[in-house]
Amino acid sequence: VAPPSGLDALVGLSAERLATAEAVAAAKWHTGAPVEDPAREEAVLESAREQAARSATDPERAATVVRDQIEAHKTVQHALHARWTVLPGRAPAEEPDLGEVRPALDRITLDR
Ligand SMILES: C=C(O[C@@H]1C=C(C(=O)O)C=C[C@H]1O)C(=O)O
Repeated sequence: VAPPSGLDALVGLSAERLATAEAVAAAKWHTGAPVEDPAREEAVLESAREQAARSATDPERAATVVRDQIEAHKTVQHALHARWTVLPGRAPAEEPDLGEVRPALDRITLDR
C-alpha cells in the first residue's frame, strides 16, 4: 500500500477535525455560548501561520486552508444546534468541556 499522499493526509485530518464538531456543539449547547468565537478563530489561524512559516510553507496559503476548515466546523455546529432545537430529545446529555476539546482540536489542526 502506498503511503498517504499529501491530499490523503489533508482529507483524513479534515474529517478527523470535523468529527470534533459534535463535542464542541454539545459544550456550547449546555453553556449557551455562541458557535462563533472570532478571537479563538484568530488564534487558530495564527498558530497555523506560525507552523507554516516554520516548515517553509506560505503562511497565507496555510491560513486559507484552515479558514475553510473553521467554516466547515461552524456549519456542522450550527446544523446540530438547529437539530437539537427542533428535536430537544436528541440533544446530548453529556456536557463536554471546551477546555479539553480545544487542545485535541489543536493537535489535529497542527498535526502534532
Ligand atoms: C471549534 C470551535 O467553534 C468555532 C470554530 C473554530 C474552529 O474550527 O477552530 C473556532 C472557533 C469557533 O468560531 C471552538 O469554539 O473551539
